[in-house]
Amino acid sequence: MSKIQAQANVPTDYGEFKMMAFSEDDKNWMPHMALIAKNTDFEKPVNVRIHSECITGEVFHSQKCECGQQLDTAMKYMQENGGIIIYLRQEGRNIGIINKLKAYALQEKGLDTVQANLELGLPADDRDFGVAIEMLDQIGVKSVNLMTNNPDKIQFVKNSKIDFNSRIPLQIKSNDASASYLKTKKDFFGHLLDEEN
Ligand SMILES: Nc1nc2c(ncn2[C@@H]2O[C@H](COP(=O)(O)OP(=O)(O)OP(=O)(O)O)[C@@H](O)[C@H]2O)c(=O)[nH]1
Ligand SMILES: [Zn+2]
Repeated sequence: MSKIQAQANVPTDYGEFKMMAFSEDDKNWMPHMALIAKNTDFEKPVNVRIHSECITGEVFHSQKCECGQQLDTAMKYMQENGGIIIYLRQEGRNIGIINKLKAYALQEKGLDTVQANLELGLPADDRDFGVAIEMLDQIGVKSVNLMTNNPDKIQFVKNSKIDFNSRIPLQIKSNDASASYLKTKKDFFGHLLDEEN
């Protein structure tokens, strides 16, 4: 069971968040994180972004995906409207950075993001969002407005003890490098993305 191991208020470019580290014990160097904006109202459905780690996109500004821009947009939104970011250490849809780079190498040869994972003998998506539900429950969230385009995430919340109130879209414009990745998300995973992307 993941529990709050430590918390502190941290000022960011977007405003201050209470940052919490969740883990089974305090020895874990990569705990899941919760970022809570100060103006979050727990009496109403809470705006929540459940975000999976992407070091290439968020730290190194890779153009192959829109994860970095999604995280920045979510942080700004939560500061403006109140809300929480649940940051999960699920790099590469939970196959890890080594496998993700192997998958990228296969993508250079023409495979799409799903084919590349399958070629490596890995599932297209190996994530389980149960820990996000545990974290929200411990923070005291009862009902959410979920910021996502991913129907699986919505279904996961709907099947959990947390009430799903509404979806907040999180669409970033594609570029030349990310267009095929976004097309696969839409065609294979059924992501709720507008036509022009
Ligand atoms: N295996 C693999 N993972 C990727 C690839 N590109 C991005 N990711 C990972 O995908 C995760 C983000 O998930 P996405 O499927 O892009 O989006 P989502 O979280 O399901 O949906 P949204 O809530 O709408 O953003 C991050 O962990 C990224 O590291 C790729 O080509 N292969
Ligand atoms: Zn990414």
